[in-house]
Amino acid sequence: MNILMVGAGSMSESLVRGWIDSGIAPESITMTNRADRKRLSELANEHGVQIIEEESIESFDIVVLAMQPEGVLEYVKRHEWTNQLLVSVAAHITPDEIEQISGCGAVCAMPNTPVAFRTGMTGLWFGHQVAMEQKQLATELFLRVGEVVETDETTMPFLMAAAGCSPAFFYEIVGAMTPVLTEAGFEAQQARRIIAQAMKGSAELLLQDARPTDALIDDVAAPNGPTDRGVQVLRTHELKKIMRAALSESAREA
Ligand SMILES: NC(=O)C1=CN([C@@H]2O[C@H](COP(=O)(O)OP(=O)(O)OC[C@H]3O[C@@H](n4cnc5c(N)ncnc54)[C@H](O)[C@@H]3O)[C@@H](O)[C@H]2O)C=CC1
Ligand SMILES: O=C(O)[C@@H]1CCC=N1
Repeated sequence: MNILMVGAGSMSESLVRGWIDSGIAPESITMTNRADRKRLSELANEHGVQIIEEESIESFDIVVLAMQPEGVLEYVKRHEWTNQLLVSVAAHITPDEIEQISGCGAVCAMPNTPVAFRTGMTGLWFGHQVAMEQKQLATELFLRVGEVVETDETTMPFLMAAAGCSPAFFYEIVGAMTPVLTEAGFEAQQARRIIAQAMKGSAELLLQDARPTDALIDDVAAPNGPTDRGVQVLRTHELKKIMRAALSESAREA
């Protein structure tokens, strides 16, 4: 299976890192990038992947379109497609648009950067021309680097907001919490570790324990205790409203 990654930005590198860690041979992955050849060479040195300047599409089984969304359809138009599986990771592109131009099966995937550590969450939206074995192939590819959920036109934007974009929301929260710890005397890296480990543990609990989040909060918060008082601050500042607005804004096609 030969994979071409078009675009060598952060999403592309995260996928490559995760796929290689999952056992995919680096030699079967080729990367190309429109700008920044130096970055491409660094990726070849770091991961052992192939790099090229001008690609011949017919040598690849899977072509991952990992450039910014505005370049995707133009790239598909510029090339001759035979029987490749096209996988776009771009926001707000539909499989039908790609299939109409290429005549090949297309999958719109929405991964997130944690795929680099095989803890990703990827939404897959299959086009009408995707054959059963291609569905299986795409699903297996993304299962190598985390969990997969099937999406469609309606759910994809919200999957994107909640899984593709949300790592940035979590980093924003960590960024807001860290100074409180450093002001108390922790080193910045130690503060970050404390918060990240608490987040990781809470995520594990959420995955293992199906009770509603209010019940999980009750496990932590004694009435009028420190947690309860902290949660009240979040509620007074209407965190739920803020999170709803952030997710809706990310899901919206600008
Ligand atoms: N960064 C993230 O967490 C996620 C990104 N995505 C999607 O992944 C895509 C890439 O995002 P990033 O990696 O963050 O962007 P990026 O800006 O870091 O990387 C995009 C790369 O594609 C290259 N490029 C653009 N047009 C090209 C072309 N025609 N041929 C070859 N290379 C080309 C650019 O030079 C750049 O290096 C976007 O469409 C985005 O919507 C999806 C999920 C999560
Ligand atoms: O914000 C972006 O452009 C991409 C789409 C999903 C996550 N990052």
